[in-house]
Amino acid sequence: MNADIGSSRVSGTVRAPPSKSYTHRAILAAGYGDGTTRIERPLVSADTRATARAVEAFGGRVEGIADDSERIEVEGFGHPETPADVVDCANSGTTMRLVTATAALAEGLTVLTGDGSLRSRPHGPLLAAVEDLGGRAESTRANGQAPLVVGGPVDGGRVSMPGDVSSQFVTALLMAGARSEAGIEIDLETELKSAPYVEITRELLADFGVETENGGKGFAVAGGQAYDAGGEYRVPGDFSSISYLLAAGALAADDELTVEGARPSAQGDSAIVEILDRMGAEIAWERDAGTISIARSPLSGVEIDVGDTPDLLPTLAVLGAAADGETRLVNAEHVRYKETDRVSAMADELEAMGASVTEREDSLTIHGEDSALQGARVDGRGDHRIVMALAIAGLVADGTTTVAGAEHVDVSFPDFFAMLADAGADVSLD
Ligand SMILES: O=C(O)C1=C[C@@H](OP(=O)(O)O)[C@@H](O)[C@H](O)C1
Ligand SMILES: C=C(OP(=O)(O)O)C(=O)O
Repeated sequence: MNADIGSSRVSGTVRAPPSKSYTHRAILAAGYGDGTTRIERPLVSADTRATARAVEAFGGRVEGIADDSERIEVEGFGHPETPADVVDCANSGTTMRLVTATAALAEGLTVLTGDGSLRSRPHGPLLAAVEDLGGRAESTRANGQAPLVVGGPVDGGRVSMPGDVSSQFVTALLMAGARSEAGIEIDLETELKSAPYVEITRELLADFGVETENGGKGFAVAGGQAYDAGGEYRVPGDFSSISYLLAAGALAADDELTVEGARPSAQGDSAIVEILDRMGAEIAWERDAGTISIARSPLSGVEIDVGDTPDLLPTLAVLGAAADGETRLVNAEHVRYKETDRVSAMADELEAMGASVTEREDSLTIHGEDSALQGARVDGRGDHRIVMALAIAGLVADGTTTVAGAEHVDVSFPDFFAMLADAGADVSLD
């Protein structure tokens, strides 16, 4: 499906979709429990449906996961049973990583696969950790990529792994480690990238009564812990998704755009508020009310370290292309290991729209002063974040921008185009 976006303005109030990261974790944490947990305001999207499928494959039940669900109910599997079939993680890295560690607790073997994008992403350090803990974890092609074959049962122990490939490996081991006999200690050999995502995990686990430790150079979780959220868990709004809405406001608000559902949480991507402020946007965050208001503002280029916030890179690249001066996105190498290589994808697609960029292995610089965005046909690369970022660029490009692969927003923000259109943007899908 293509999205055609004309140069246009947005205004009014929009509501942030629920957090993908918290929803994945809540569904799986409820799965590790023994009773029933009601998850209020979950994100229902292609990725979170993949985690729900996995929980069912391990013997849990997920009820009411329809597109308009205000709540879903998860009956836990407690101890995972061996799935009766291959588990399809679709496009979701979070599902594949988190569920690999679940599979390591089961007696038999679990086969995990996904779409072409997911089957090209790295899982090697997590597979090595499961093997070090006494489990079995193999990539069928021996290249660290899915399909994966994983089995246990692992009782726990101590492992060492790099921190610069994916924080999801740490999340996976912490979540499963609580249900192992002896617990898991994780030593990190290199600096942890995407660190706030482990804090999201720790915050959610605490809400499910599971204790974890952050020892500075590593993490630990005691074994034999019970997952219990007291029957109910409420998902906060998603700051990665909010970044597109705020970017739309900063670049194209008629008067002002207000985003609701933006309460503080452990999400590193809430840094988008401070970054926009630093770029010169007129922005105000009422934390208690969970609302952010932003006015259309002239922006200046800044340097941003995306080590903690990889998912913001596509949004920030677009803001940089519309800003005055140079925007340097640094510490970005891990952003290449996502649904697509997002550093290279944003460099190429923004260039196709008339931006001037310099791509390096671990950085992307956008020369705003030499960039005049023009409508063009661009490729969303089958990646929800590239599609959404390019659509926002389309709001301020001269003429019409056609983004191919618009349907991929289904991964994290199914209502994205409807919400933009409701806010007044000139959007059509065909
Ligand atoms: O744990 C999570 O929910 C996520 C962690 C991050 O991945 P990495 O830790 O692989 O960088 C992030 O990019 C992804 O969108 C969601
Ligand atoms: C990288 C992402 O998710 P995942 O790793 O779950 O595929 C994302 O949502 O940008």
